[in-house]
Amino acid sequence: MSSIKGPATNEHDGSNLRIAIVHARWNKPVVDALVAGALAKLRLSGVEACNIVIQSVPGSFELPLACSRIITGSRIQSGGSSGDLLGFTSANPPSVADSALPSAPFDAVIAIGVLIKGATMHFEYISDSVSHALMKVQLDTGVPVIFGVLTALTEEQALERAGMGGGSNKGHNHGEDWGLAAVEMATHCRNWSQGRFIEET
Ligand SMILES: Nc1c(NC[C@H](O)[C@H](O)[C@H](O)CO)[nH]c(=O)[nH]c1=O
Ligand SMILES: CC(=O)[C@@H](O)COP(=O)(O)O
Repeated sequence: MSSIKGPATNEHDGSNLRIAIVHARWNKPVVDALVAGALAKLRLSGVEACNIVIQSVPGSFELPLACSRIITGSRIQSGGSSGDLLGFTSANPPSVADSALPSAPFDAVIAIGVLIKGATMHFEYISDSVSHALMKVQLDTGVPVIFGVLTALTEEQALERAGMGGGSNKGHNHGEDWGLAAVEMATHCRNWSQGRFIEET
């Protein structure tokens, strides 16, 4: 009997969305595969390359702060209501090259990291704190933060969840699911914020 496990993703149009991918660099070969999977699905969903921003941090523990600051920064740089948060105003915009200024706030952020259990409790503490913190960032900001942190007990578990498994079981690249989830949740939140509740087929 085939497994019932897995996301039942819906098609959504990402052509007018701005998405950020924030990834850790620990266990980078697996992270790189997950980022590639998310990117592929974002582009297949119609998100334009110029509307995808990728930023990296040392490890998964840094993801929550990075996501929070990137969401806030995109709001300030696009002239959002919080423009005065860092002293920037329309008359006094941040002195950053135009190419680095997002034209609109991010509609969703995908936080990607790979935690692999070691010999100490470090894994448990990071996994627990990061998952709770990423949830808090999305609830505090109202911007969907897709949980793309693998919490693997072995390297093989991590590899399989990036579609890099050995032998006959290559596994499935979870980054693809996260890309689709980002487009769906960004679309939902935009519609819901405008009081639009579109019937799903
Ligand atoms: N062991 C892993 C880490 N550890 C590093 C922490 O995330 C953090 O960067 C450090 O403690 C400094 O604050 N990070 C991962 O992403 N994956 C691991 O397996
Ligand atoms: C997730 C971790 O921090 C872990 O890989 C570190 O390994 P160890 O617990 O052996 O220090």
